[in-house]
Amino acid sequence: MLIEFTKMHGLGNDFMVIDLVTQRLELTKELISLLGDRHMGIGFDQLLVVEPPMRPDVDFRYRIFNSDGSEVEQCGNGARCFARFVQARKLSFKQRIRVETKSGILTLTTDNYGWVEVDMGKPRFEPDEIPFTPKAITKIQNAYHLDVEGTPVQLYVANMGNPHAVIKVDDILTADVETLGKAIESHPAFPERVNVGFVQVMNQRHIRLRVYERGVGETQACGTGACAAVATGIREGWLDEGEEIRAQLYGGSLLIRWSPGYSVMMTGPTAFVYEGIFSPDGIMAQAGLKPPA
Ligand SMILES: N[C@@H](CCC[C@H](N)C(=O)O)C(=O)O
Repeated sequence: MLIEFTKMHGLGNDFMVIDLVTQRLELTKELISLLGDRHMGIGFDQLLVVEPPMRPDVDFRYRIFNSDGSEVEQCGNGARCFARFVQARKLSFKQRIRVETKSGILTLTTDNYGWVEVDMGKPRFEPDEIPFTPKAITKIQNAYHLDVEGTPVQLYVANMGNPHAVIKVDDILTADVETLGKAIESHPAFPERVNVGFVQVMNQRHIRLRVYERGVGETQACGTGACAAVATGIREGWLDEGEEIRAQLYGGSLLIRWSPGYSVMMTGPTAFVYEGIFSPDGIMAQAGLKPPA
């Protein structure tokens, strides 16, 4: 049995996308982490799976797996690619697509130039909504002080469907993303682990951001991470509410808008890389260079 897949990316956050509306495949954690292996498999940050909806008021079910095989609630860059993929594969002819995820419904709106706007829903900031359960909560306004392997770290928390910690830094180029990101990602205060964003505020409408993603490591870009950083920045008064904020990541920029009480709106590009087939028994993948038009 051969399974067709498409390789895509959103600002370098790369995805393997599989249509399980017209194909059948049993997904196991082992298979996903093998497919996600950049040396032994196909390689991706996330696997995105398109499934038929489980409720009548949406178009698809959108499932997301990190490259370590863990299933997660949300992926912003993936949501944009998902919309382009279902159109390219002619699974939908709509410009506005509603999808159900583990953490709720997303509305995806495509334009004719490969950009997609996603209504990411409302951010949540309460510790039990993250979830964030530090042994002792030391909090000054909205900032928490966490002991990370003996080092005190000041961070903010936000849930964008998935959990995020946000750390404000002077310069993202010198931020210790690898060591600190890894230690916070699996810190006991985050029982479901966490994505860790390092944000540098350039001005009231521009941030630079690096994200150490849960279940992956540092990626070129993280859509939910950018939304969490912008929502935190607006809540803290670093950024302008209701205005277009440019979130600049290694892979490029996203445009994000938020006013407290409303959904976070994220707009950004998508790209097809190639299409391929693989055999789930032995991963013997074959890739063609012709992505859909
Ligand atoms: N790259 C994503 C986020 C993917 C999920 C994340 N690693 C998690 O475990 O929550 C994005 O663009 O939002």
